[in-house]
Amino acid sequence: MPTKPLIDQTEWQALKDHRSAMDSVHMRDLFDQDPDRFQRYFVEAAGLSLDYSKNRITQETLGHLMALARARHLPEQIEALFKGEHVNNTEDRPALHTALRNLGDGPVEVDGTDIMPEVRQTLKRMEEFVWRVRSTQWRGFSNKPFTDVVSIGIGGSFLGPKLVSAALKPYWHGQLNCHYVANIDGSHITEVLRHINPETTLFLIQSKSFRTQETLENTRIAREWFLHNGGSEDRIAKHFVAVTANEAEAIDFGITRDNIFPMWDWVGGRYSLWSAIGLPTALTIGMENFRGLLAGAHAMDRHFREAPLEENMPVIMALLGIWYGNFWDADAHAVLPYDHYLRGLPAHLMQLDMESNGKCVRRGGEPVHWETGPIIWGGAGANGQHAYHQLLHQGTRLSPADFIMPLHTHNPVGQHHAILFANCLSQAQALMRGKTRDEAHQELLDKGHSEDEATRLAPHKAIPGNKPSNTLLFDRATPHTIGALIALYEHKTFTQGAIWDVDSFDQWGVELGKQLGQTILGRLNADTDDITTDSSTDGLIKLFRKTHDVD
Ligand SMILES: O=P(O)(O)OC[C@H]1O[C@](O)(CO)[C@@H](O)[C@@H]1O
Repeated sequence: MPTKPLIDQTEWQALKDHRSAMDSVHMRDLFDQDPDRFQRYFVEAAGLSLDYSKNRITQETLGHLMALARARHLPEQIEALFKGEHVNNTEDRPALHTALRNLGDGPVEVDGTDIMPEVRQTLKRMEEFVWRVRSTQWRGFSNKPFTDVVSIGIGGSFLGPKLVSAALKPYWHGQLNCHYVANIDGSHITEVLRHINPETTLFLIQSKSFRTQETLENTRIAREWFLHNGGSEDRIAKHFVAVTANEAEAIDFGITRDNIFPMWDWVGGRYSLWSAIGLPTALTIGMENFRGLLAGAHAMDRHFREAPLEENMPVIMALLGIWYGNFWDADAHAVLPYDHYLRGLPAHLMQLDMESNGKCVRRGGEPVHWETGPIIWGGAGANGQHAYHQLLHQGTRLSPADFIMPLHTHNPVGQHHAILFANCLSQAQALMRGKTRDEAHQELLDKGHSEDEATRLAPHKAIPGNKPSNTLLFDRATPHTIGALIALYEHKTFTQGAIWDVDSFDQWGVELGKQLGQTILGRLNADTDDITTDSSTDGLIKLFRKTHDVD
């Protein structure tokens, strides 16, 4: 495993030198010189196709990047991940989300114990539960079938299931609506409760730790609402189910033991949609489709573990990210799904990538002296074209982008899909080619502008181009392809963390805010100034207290 600081690797220096040589190379010329560029930089895996030809790369670039990956022992690190080694070293545990979708018969061991029997048994329990709810065997207290599922959870206990549920909307069971409540903003839960009926609503409390303030407070409100609207303590068991690794606290909270699905400490929150945390998804799309999702992810797992680095989709995407982030000063990476149902993908990847690799110390505790995870951002195309794509085309900051699109839509309406596809391709093409000042000048003259006008406007209309992007395609958004797509990004994130030598599976940075929040909450509610913080926080606390008559 890497011990040397990354920047001391000779492969790093070689990449720096190569970067300087690439400074004057424009992708436009690379395409003009090589008619086979598309085939040369194209890879398929698990039902996904990646065109990465629109990147500032040559065969030499890839050679250097692959050499860096090998120097960082990437193949060995991939094996360590799948074998259940303690890759999450600050929490001293494995990160075995891959076991949750391991559809093979083989064992997966955590410290000598095969975890697969428990994984399979939980899947079976989920199967039975989903079947009972969907077939209306399990009903609400007044014997009416459920119409609504409310999932209460935040972070990984929210974003992943929400993304998958939305991505697979065409597979939803007609009678069951799914709502997600995450935020500790009373408006969120109020809005959801306003539209549902307690007699026909099933609450899923999703929290690995069962200690997350937002989730517990929202659950309290849901419980009170249920009790005040026809429910009673002995009816709670019919309406409240939990998924957690902390059974004891869930029971203390009032959830019946039989209604608790397990989680394990070897599953990270942002990698948990494949576990029982996926129950809201499974309830809406059915267990067969949920298994399809797992199968897609498993296919990507096998590819990641088995394919040579040069043909390995997550590895290629990860190395391209390193190329731009560490050698071209790109601070950001855009995720642009051209699919309405996938509009939640950027939000999920923000957590996945930024919570995993937003780190400034190495696994051994030394500071990193190189950039780590980028800012992930994005949104659905083509909407973004009329909003933030301007910055991608002409801004001074570099943000490589992933264009993601199915070849077929679930909703063939008029010419929509072809138009959407054309938009997707044209954006990537425009980013790559750009428009020279001469071209812009000529275009203006052709449109009848005077020479003076053309000279004045051409600099504004010129577009530099040479802006990198990947295009990821798949036939249709099915459980299988969505599973593969999410697993692809998980492995991309892992690969980058492995090369940067950071622990991609902890998240200590989020703890300080939580700790301080408790102190501040105490001061907001009570006229006590015994703990002072800083003049800004103190001043803001006083403002709140004044407007709430606390003083
Ligand atoms: O599932 P839990 O334990 O409620 O945690 C929710 C989220 O909170 C975090 O710990 C960050 O605060 C995430 O990593 C996690 O996904």
